Amino acid sequence: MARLHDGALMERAAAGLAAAVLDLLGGGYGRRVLLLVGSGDNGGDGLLAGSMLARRGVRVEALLLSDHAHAAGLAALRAAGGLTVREVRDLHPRPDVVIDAIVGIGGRPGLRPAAVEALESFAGVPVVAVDVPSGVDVDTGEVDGPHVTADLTVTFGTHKVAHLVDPAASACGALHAVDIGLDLPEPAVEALQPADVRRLLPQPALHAHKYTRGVVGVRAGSSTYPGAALLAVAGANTGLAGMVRYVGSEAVASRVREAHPEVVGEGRVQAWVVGPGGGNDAAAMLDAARADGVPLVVDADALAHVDGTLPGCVLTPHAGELAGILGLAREEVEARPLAHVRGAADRFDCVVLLKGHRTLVAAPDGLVRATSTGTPWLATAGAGDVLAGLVGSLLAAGLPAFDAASLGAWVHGAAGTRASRGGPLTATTLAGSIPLLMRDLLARQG
Ligand SMILES: NC(=O)C1=CN([C@@H]2O[C@H](COP(=O)(O)OP(=O)(O)OC[C@H]3O[C@@H](n4cnc5c(N)ncnc54)[C@H](OP(=O)(O)O)[C@@H]3O)[C@@H](O)[C@H]2O)[C@@H](O)CC1
Ligand SMILES: [K+]
Repeated sequence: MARLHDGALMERAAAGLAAAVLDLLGGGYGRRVLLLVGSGDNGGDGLLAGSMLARRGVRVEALLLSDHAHAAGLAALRAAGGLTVREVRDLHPRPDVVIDAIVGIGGRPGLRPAAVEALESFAGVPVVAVDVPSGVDVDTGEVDGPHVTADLTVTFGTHKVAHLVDPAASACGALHAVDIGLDLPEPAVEALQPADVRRLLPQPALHAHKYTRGVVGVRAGSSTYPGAALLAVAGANTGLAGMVRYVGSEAVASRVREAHPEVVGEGRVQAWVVGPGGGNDAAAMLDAARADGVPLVVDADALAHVDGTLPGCVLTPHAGELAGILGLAREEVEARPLAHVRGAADRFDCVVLLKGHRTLVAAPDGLVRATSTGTPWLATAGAGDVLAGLVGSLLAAGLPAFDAASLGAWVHGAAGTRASRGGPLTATTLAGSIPLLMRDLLARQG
């Protein structure tokens, strides 16, 4: 920022915002835009973008929600022919889009009554949030009180925590980031991108054999839930590790062999997947796997039996399971997922993967990766078993627990989206699409 004169960053931000609004409107001339303007630089961005839109023939009105407004932005908007008013009743009743420039990264959670009233008056009109939907807690993704729910959020420089972490992330709508040329510090929350995934994905060395690529073991399923064994094995058996072993009752093991003839029985492994469909056997499965001293993926029924610390391992709870482990209500975990996933990673000294609409993966040192892939269609029986198997295969292939869990979550989400194509999918089709997804990804290498 030191290299840029005052206002250069805001100029870039406003230009990116105006371009995104024109794109959304499909043009400028004759369109109507309403700006909701707060007292800080977020309002300044809105006013300046409004002046750029007004010069493209857009009819721009600004509702000033505070006694103060960004002076240069105000002057620019007025010079370009935009109107400023202080009362909702003085506004045109049917704008084509509402721009939320109430507060940005300097705001406190919640909205003041005048902002709530204005938003209610224009309910149903598409909303573009400037930087973040006003009212959410930018640094935690939590919400406390009323907030804007946007159709599009245009952010500047980098994504903020609220863009990646629920519940705030779900209020952002589509996300568009404008590069304004900031030098950024290392983030505390990051989201893997396809190039990161290609870099991290374990690939066989020239002279690899199945043992050097890693062997993953699965202890899952029971007479009540044999399918969980089949699906956890399907997730482990996507070719990312060299071999898969299954250990369980003969009745389940024979069904696993029938479905997956490559899978073998007990022997040495580099990682265990424990718990899916384990029922009453889950505690014994966890003890047996722990005795080997290799990294574990602890899922489903085995999660209730975790005690002490598990360095190098991955826990894969959903919100209800994490609540159970931490002695909280599910709603508490859903309201503050970032805080609780970090807390659990610290408490158990291991990686915790909290499954949800935006899966979060936390390391004991506090670093978090948010998963930006996936589709709501992934909320289907057995999808979690596939994920546990997939993460186990990445652990066995030698990835550190944080990379294995975050890469697994990314691949799982992307494979789900690929298999779904906007429609329903089953866990079996999800598992089948994982190798195809990785082939597409690796084909784009270079
Ligand atoms: N940093 C950068 O590099 C760049 C930053 N840029 C932009 O600047 C934005 C940050 O601007 P900022 O720091 O001026 O704070 P901002 O969010 O506009 O408002 C803070 C003021 O609002 C008030 N207020 C607080 N809570 C409230 C509430 N709930 N409801 C209502 N009002 C509330 C409170 O003032 P009060 O009314 O209490 O006097 C407070 O002082 C950033 O998000 C981005 O858009 C870009 O131009 C590009 C470069
Ligand atoms: K905003």
